[in-house]
Amino acid sequence: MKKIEYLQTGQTARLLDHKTIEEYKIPSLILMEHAAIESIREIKNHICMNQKKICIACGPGNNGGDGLAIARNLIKENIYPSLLIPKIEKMSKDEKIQWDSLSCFDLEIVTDINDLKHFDICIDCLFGNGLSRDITGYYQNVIETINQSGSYVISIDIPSGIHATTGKSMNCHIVSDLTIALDCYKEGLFINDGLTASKKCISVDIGIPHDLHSNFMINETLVKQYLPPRPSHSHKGTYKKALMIGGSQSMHGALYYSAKACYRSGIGTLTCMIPECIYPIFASKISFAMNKVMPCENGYFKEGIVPDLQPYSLISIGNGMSLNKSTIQMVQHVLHSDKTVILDADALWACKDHKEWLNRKETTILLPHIKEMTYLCDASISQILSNPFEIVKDFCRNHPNCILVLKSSLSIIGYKDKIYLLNQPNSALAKGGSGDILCGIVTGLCGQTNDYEKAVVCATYIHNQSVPNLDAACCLPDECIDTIPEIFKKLRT
Ligand SMILES: NC(=O)C1=CN([C@@H]2O[C@H](COP(=O)(O)OP(=O)(O)OC[C@H]3O[C@@H](n4cnc5c(N)ncnc54)[C@H](OP(=O)(O)O)[C@@H]3O)[C@@H](O)[C@H]2O)[C@@H](O)CC1
Ligand SMILES: Nc1ncnc2c1ncn2[C@@H]1O[C@H](COP(=O)(O)OP(=O)(O)O)[C@@H](O)[C@H]1O
Ligand SMILES: [K+]
Repeated sequence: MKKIEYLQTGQTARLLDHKTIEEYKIPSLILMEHAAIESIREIKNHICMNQKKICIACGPGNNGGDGLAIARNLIKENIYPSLLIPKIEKMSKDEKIQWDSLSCFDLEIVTDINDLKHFDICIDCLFGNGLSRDITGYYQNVIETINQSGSYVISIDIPSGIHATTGKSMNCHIVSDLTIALDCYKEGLFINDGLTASKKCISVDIGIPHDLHSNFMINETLVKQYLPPRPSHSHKGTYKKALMIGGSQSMHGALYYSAKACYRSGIGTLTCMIPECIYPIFASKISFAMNKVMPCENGYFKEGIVPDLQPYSLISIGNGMSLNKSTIQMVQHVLHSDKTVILDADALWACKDHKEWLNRKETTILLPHIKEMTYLCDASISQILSNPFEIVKDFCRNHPNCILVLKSSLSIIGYKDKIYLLNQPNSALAKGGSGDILCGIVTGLCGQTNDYEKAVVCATYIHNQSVPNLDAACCLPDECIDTIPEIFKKLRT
């Protein structure tokens, strides 16, 4: 089973390294040794090293030190890599120690950069988290030669040249087949140039105490820990009464998907508040939910409606509502209540000029895609795409009772000062209706726990996994919803 995996910026990863060394008194050479041993274990899981010509390209810092520690540990297995090394006087303190520990072994040193073209495997230990400026000259030449070599390239910690926090290429960068992130994934691996710099990323444990981490990658292991239990001795009241507000003449499907996914995900009772004009079609498709039919005008909720929210403990609003004045009024009414609120789709647009409505005591869960995120912050789509982690953190700092899910092929969840990342791109979900399903699963899970942070994490994962075994182009939203039970079952075993 996969382990719990962590996420940090370059800066916070550095802080954790320092804390481990200074406060926990774990020497950096021990961390480096773990890094080397665990990296070798993972390399072996991906490629056979026997009989292969291997080069370890080392830079002038501790990333280079990792490379030399890998070399020493490979020798134990009768594998003798060649080394590209910096000038000895340029080596960091720990790298120099690693270099000295190789002094009794006769490894080939690569002196002509052109020779880098002749290896089967290249282990990239040029730069890690300490990359501080654009790479030019000698190291640019090294990077370009490795990229053109056709070798299987493994980057230790991060592809050299990618900035660990911003993901931006510092003039040039290694393109690798596999990246082995040490201790935690760095945010830069998932944004800007970092997103395409490596075909595959994994992380290894190097001995940093786990309790120093509070930002997580969302994977099955984490979700198994977070999934709320469903005790046998329970009744529908145990799992809350939800109200879903949405629908309009031209978009009745959105609320249907949301309601069906909600019921599939364990809500106690569900009421759907819909405009009268869609009642016949809505009621013919859904029999498990109660309907609260409201007056409509021009295919939308009539303006000025003030529904009674008192009976419900959870309210989701927005799916298929359309962009109009009655949506804004309804969202205002809901956000002024003392209920837990889930805002999706058109309800996010309704907050565009009223962000103060989000300063509530109760929890508000927001599910924007990138365009909808522009309604919630002062950034353009391209600014959000190039800096999504900071945008989410900033929003959550300013809205401490909000849980934000920034949805895309990668989804980022923020709550207070915590971040989660779901990195499981799946184009089966790149279709209208997918977001409505997420809203339903979030509402269903919030019915089963008061720990909404955990509920949202579980829902985001379950949604991502709920795709039928069909070509990604061909999945219908209904078919996705019908796989939700299998995912729950897998998570409970
Ligand atoms: N003890 C720990 O914390 C552990 C750390 N670990 C490992 O260490 C890595 C971080 O190590 P690090 O901090 O030494 O930085 P690293 O990335 O090797 O490079 C810094 C060197 O590069 C130089 N340099 C920078 N930019 C440059 C450029 N554009 N062109 C040319 N030179 C440039 C820079 O020079 P300076 O800026 O000082 O002039 C400095 O000499 C981390 O990613 C992980 O792999 C693990 O072993 C676990 C324990
Ligand atoms: N390529 C993809 N990989 C993973 N998840 C995706 C992908 N494309 C879309 N999704 C997910 O599907 C959902 C789409 O939501 P949204 O754009 O609001 O859809 P809609 O409003 O049409 O229902 C989000 O949860 C998003 O994360
Ligand atoms: K590297």
